[in-house]
Amino acid sequence: KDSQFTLVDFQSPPPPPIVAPALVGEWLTAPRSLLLLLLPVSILLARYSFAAKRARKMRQQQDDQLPPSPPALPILGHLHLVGSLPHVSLRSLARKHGHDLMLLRLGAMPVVVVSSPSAAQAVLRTHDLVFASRPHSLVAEILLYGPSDVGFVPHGDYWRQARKLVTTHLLTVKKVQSLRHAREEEVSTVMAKIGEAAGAGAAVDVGDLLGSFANDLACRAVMGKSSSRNEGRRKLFRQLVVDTSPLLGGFHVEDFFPFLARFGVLSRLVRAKSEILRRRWDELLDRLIDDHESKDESMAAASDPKDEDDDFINVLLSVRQEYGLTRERIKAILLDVFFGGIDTAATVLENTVVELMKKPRVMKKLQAEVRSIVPKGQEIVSEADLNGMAYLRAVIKESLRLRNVTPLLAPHFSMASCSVDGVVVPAGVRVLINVWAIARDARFWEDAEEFVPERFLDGGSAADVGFKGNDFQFLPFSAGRRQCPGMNFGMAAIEVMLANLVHRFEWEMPAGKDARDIDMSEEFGLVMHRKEKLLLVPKLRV
Ligand code: HEM
Repeated sequence: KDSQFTLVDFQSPPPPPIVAPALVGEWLTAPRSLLLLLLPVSILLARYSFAAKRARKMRQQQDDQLPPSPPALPILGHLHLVGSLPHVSLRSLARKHGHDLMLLRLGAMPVVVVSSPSAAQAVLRTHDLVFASRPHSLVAEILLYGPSDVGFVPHGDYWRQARKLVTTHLLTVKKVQSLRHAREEEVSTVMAKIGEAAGAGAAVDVGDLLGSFANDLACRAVMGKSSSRNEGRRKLFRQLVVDTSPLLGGFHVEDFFPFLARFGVLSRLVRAKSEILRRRWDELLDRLIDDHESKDESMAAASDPKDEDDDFINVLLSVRQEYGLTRERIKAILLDVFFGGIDTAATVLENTVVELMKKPRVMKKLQAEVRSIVPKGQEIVSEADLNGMAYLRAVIKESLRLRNVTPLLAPHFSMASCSVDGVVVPAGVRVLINVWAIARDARFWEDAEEFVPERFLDGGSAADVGFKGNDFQFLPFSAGRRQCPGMNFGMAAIEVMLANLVHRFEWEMPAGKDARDIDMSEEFGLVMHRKEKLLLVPKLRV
């Protein structure tokens, strides 16, 4: 009988039972024939329930291998647990549930959150390739032509080529050095403005000054000195960056609930906004590229990309054949400089000034170092003077640690399922690395929530910790394939500007205000921003 059962299959009717001929008549009597009819149905049911049980078991086994998850709600998943400062809520969740690697469901979107140096190392170093992609973004698709830039484009041949182009032609150490005079000139412009305010006893909007400085520097690098002299044009670029960043850095409801995309209302809105912005960018960038092309075709053709005095547009035009660059690709790569290089550097500087205002001891020590190294009578600190300024570097590192401006990096995306720290991260999920939480974790830092630059000096508890991507407790520029290629560019601007700010001026709070009252509330975006303006009164050093 058993062997009959195993021979039955779902496609064909069950074979007749093997019975003695004398019994056939009895089999055909009513109750027995009913039993005969029920037999294949029960076999089917038995097989179905066996298959379902097996599938359930396999699903359970897969679930057991997934990273742990806090309890979730139907439909929303964990979305209600993520507040307006996602890095802060994600740290609380990770702490509460004790998960350095956790899987969340934000609506329909699976997200893996990494909150320890070892898990960050696994994602950014050990399995770098698996996690080197980016999730799709409708805004980036429209604003960045596909996208065809470096920062938002998913991993693949195009990204490899574009990244190679950027790291070997635009953001090289040599290129950064060649922009030294540009930096010193732009610093002098800012110092002159601050000097005027000091003369008039007026307050300055520090964030605005630093934002203009970073913007003007980016304009100089991209379009050269003569094209960037036009103040109206520089202001237009600045306004465009300010208008575009919230859209590019924001989460959109349809990312979490893809079924809403079917109605298309929200995506039509986002699309319309992005297209308006893209047209504004197009107008500016096309005109600049046209100017560069028409200046001297023959010169552009002969231009050597290794000529470090060339601006980025000239360099890109000179390698367009070699890299198969279309006009759109050139524009997308230039846009990365504006979106990646301005807000980041300006906000790091502003945050550092805030910390210095709140810690007069640190401000005084930094001023003493800078003033002892810069020769008497020299108004502007040059880059050559920076060499001996160990405390300046420690202050900047501490600011990058405590006040990380890109707390979750840019989202990574898993291209295959991958085993990390004994669990399996499935393919096709976003991976957020909470470098802000890691850099403030008392398991890895002494006085983790305090601003103590001395930790990075010789003999300090973090003397050997650097930001270049080898120390996974400190990743302001990330690590691995997607690490920030603008690190040297950004740091050069930050160092020389900060040294100058503290060299020539004393800084005071406006009348009636105390540094302890500086409002530290922040807004989440592509780059974190303080909500309130930082108004300070400069006094010329006596
Ligand atoms: C202090 C200044 C800066 C900070 C803190 C910073 C930080 C970062 C971070 C955290 C990432 C994401 C890495 C990841 O997802 O793993 C990134 C990527 C990037 N940054 Fe920066 N950045 C700075 C300055 C710059 C500058 C000056 C430029 C260009 C001129 C730049 C261009 C880029 C680009 C193109 C990417 C994308 C790389 C890729 O996806 O392959 N950054 N940056």
